[in-house]
Amino acid sequence: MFTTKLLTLALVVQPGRVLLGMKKRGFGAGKWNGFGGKLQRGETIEQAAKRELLEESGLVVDSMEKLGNIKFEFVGETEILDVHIFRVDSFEGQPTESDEMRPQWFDLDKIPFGQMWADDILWFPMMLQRKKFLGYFKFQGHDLIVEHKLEEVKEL
Ligand SMILES: NNC(=O)c1cnc2ccc(F)cc2c1N
Repeated sequence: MFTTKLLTLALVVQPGRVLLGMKKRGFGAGKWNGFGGKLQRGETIEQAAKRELLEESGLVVDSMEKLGNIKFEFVGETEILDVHIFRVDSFEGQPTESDEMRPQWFDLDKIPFGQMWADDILWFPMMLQRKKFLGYFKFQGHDLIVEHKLEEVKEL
């Protein structure tokens, strides 16, 4: 019996570069991540994505598009993480370190995939080309993908 947890993930993209955050503590600490988290009561997924980006990076979203949905399973755990992925192309503010995240811009040819979740290298190219995608990844621990599916779709 699996339960599902809705989560958001936002990637901020400017011409030639993407903003990532070094997770300083908790789940995924030590990896460069996008910005996101759980929904609060009564929030839409979009509202949560915008709130989490503001909380974790200091940026206010001007425009954002939903590009992906990936379900993550971890071997031995009964909770599926249902992650809704957004690309943010325009925003207000300056990236600011929070107690959770240290933001940093990366040129697109220098994305630190070796210090990121192992699925990123597979779907980042779709996100950067504004292609819509659906995925499923089964992890053993936090670094080994034992099974996955990833497909481009016309509609999410
Ligand atoms: N930029 N990518 C992420 O932030 C990311 C990617 N994959 C994940 C897989 C499982 C998980 F629990 C979190 C992530 C995640 N934050």
